[in-house]
Amino acid sequence: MLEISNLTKVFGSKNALINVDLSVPSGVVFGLLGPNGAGKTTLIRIINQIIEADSGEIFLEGNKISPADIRKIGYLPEERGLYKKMKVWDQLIYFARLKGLSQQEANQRVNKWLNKLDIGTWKAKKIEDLSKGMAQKVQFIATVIHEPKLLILDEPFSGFDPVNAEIIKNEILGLKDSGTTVILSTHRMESVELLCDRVAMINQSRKILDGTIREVKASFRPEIYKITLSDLTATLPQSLDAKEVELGEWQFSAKLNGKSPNELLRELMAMGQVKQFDEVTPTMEEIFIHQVKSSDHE
Ligand SMILES: Nc1ncnc2c1ncn2[C@@H]1O[C@H](COP(=O)(O)OP(=O)(O)OP(=O)(O)O)[C@@H](O)[C@H]1O
Repeated sequence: MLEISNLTKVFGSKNALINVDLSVPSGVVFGLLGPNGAGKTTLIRIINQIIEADSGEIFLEGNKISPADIRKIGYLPEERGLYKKMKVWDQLIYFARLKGLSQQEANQRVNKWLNKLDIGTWKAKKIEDLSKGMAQKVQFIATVIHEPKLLILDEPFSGFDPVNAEIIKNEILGLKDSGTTVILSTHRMESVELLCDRVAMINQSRKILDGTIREVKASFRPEIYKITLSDLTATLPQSLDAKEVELGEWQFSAKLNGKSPNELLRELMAMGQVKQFDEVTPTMEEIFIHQVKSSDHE
């Protein structure tokens, strides 16, 4: 869907992006991750042709991106942009018409989305009279109203309570199921785990990680196992820091430390009954912190 090659952007003496390559396949939710100031918003703004790159190329559906492609993209910026004095209905119709929909299409789609998100009764309210979360729902509709092929969402859950965040999460998944490609930039790693098929991480203007969630997790195996033993036949070494979770049942974590899982398992079998032997998989949050810290030290 989107191919980015060798993108560089410098603001004065400040690097924002250095030689960034990115490949976003069709129909996925793609997580764009990175700490504050990494360069994510700059990248998103370049894709949206709000600012220009110094060098590099962007291809959308195989063709060099052009101003006409803006209609294929829906962009929810981190700083929301609604007109405070306008009413919800007028605002959404305005955005829909701006994206090229006929008056009739605009009416139909705005009605459909207001009902879908259960906010039909807000039609005549002014934006300034809405709460942050309510305005956020209106902005979400404004972003998807023209059924873009590529949806770019910058922190789409900020301002939402858990119920509304869940509603928006489901809408994002629904859009993906209907073929929309989604780029999701967020600091909420639990949303990344739930929604994203692939992720790329940017740190200090450079891409430092790229792959499916499964690939990324597989490359960060901490080689730690969670273990439960019962019916002990030996005294557990103090270094294991085992806790008795139930009478006669002990839990602890053990690192492979160069052994194979089978070797570790054999050692455990000599200590008692092995009731649990599970490899610990890191969360995206742990991977994020580890990656950022280790690339900052390089
Ligand atoms: N218009 C600008 N003028 C000067 N420097 C800028 C400008 N826009 C961004 N930068 C700088 O470029 C770098 C990348 O910023 P960017 O906003 O892309 O980061 P980000 O990853 O989106 O961060 P956050 O997660 O905090 O939103 C930062 O050092 C920032 O200060």
